Amino acid sequence: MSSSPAMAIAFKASTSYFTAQQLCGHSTWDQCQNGFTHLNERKSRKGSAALHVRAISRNLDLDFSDPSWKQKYQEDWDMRFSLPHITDIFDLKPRLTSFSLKKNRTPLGDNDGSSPDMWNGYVNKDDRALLKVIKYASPTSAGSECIDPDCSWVEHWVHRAGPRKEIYYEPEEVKAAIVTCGGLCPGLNDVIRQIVFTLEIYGVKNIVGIQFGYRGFFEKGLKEMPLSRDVVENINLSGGSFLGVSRGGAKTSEIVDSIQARRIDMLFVIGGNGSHAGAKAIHEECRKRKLKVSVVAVPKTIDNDILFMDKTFGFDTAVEEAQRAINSAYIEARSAYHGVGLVKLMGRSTGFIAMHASLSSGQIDVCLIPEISFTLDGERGVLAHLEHLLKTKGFCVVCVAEGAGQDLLQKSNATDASGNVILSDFGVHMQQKIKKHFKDIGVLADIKYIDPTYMVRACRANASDAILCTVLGQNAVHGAFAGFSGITSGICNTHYAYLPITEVITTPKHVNPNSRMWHRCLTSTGQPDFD
Ligand SMILES: Nc1ncnc2c1ncn2[C@@H]1O[C@H](COP(=O)(O)OP(=O)(O)O)[C@@H](O)[C@H]1O
Ligand SMILES: O=P(O)(O)OC[C@H]1O[C@](O)(COP(=O)(O)O)[C@@H](O)[C@@H]1O
Ligand SMILES: [Mg+2]
Repeated sequence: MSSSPAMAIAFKASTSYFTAQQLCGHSTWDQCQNGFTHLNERKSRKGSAALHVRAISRNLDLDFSDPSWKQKYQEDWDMRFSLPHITDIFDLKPRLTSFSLKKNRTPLGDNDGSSPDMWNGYVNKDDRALLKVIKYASPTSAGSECIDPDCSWVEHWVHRAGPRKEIYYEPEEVKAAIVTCGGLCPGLNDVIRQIVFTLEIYGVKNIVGIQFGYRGFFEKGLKEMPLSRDVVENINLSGGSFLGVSRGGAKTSEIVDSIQARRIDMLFVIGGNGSHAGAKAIHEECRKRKLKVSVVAVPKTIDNDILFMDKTFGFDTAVEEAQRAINSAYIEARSAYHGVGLVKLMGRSTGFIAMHASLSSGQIDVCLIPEISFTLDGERGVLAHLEHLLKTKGFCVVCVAEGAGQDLLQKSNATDASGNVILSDFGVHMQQKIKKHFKDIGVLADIKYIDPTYMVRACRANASDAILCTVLGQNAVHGAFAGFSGITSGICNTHYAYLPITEVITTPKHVNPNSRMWHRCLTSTGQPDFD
């Protein structure tokens, strides 16, 4: 562990830290009228000058007739989105950063004798990005998210990501570890690569990869991999994870034992909702054990189901790959007599991939996602609509998300190693239902079913994902050096931000049936309501 004189660690005696637990995902008036969890102001306690109680959790009852409700809400928001920092538990003085893009430049200016120029390269700790920019006039406006019945304007600020002038670690003494968890996702290697590059620019010499997800922390025989620019230089040229991934193995205390034994100061967790929950647990256990460790996550998932993020890396690439499957289904269906193309796409609990692939391909007649219920049979069911499409245009193409229509199938209680429910196969069910339906009504139909499964994610990141990975990976390192822990690095409302993991994992993000994007999808497919 780093422990130079400048970085000498002194515990703040009996400092309490309470994390905010958001009771509902979106904190809107209609979705969350039952109250919010509130963190109140920093308080000083008598007799302990250095001590500050960072946050105390209690329910915030919003009374909209109280003229100060908005102020209370905003204070609550600011507290919830404040970033856990190592100075919450350690008395530490920062030092000037070692991150500079020009030789001989320091945060104070150039010291190489050349004419001093201003380099506005650092993010001020008080910089913020606005999470929401639309002022909805009414709760009935498309996609509205309102706090109160009048849909008042309330500002949701989050911390801007990027390099700070001051850092809380001595780069030469830092041991940094990177782990990739959960399912594969295009761009994992790009993130690993950028984390390594950026750490080296700070001056970190000891960088290791943990193999096969959290498992690598405790599974005997899985050695840590030394990483450097030379090692990771070209890993972005292929898909997958250079370090390997895995599900399961959420043994927080063993993981932290291992972090302690390996003397890791910074842990970068690249993963989805589950991995973030793991990262939060690790961060909290490190605090409990008074370890000076920064745990910083980078949101990864092709499903795009992480709260507050515009998108997660890998999503764009998965949509692009999914389009290929849709295009093949279209070609097959278009060329067959009464062709029905059917494509099943990944998306365990969300329909973002299906919705976006349907929108981008422009070839889909019916898109079915988990967030929108539908019936297959009956006059207003999907099958009757397919019948109509064969009659009117001669062929049709259907896109279903993996998690769609689960209420129409027999449930299983089986879960995968991470505890995710194993879904019943709606794609195959749909294929059988279509076949049977057209057979029953005596209409010829030629069904072509395509399930690209892992093909949408077992590939290299496209250009836009590669850029996103680059920025997120760099920002993760800046966040760790800035002393934050228990945070994630994302893109929110087109800006790069740091968010506390606690807030991000309250619930997975879902397609809002009242959003303009879903409405656009319906406009594009021309499908009716199936209820
Ligand atoms: N609630 C949780 N607390 C701690 N660790 C978790 C939790 N949920 C999942 N994990 C761990 O995070 C890792 C990845 O989770 P998983 O759900 O498979 O993928 P993802 O991170 O992509 O959602 C697994 O090793 C799993 O054991
Ligand atoms: O078969 P695997 O590897 O468990 O992955 C399947 C799952 O992975 C996903 O693509 C992404 O899930 P994660 O974000 O949890 O990794 C899901 O849509 C899909 O259900
Ligand atoms: Mg998951």
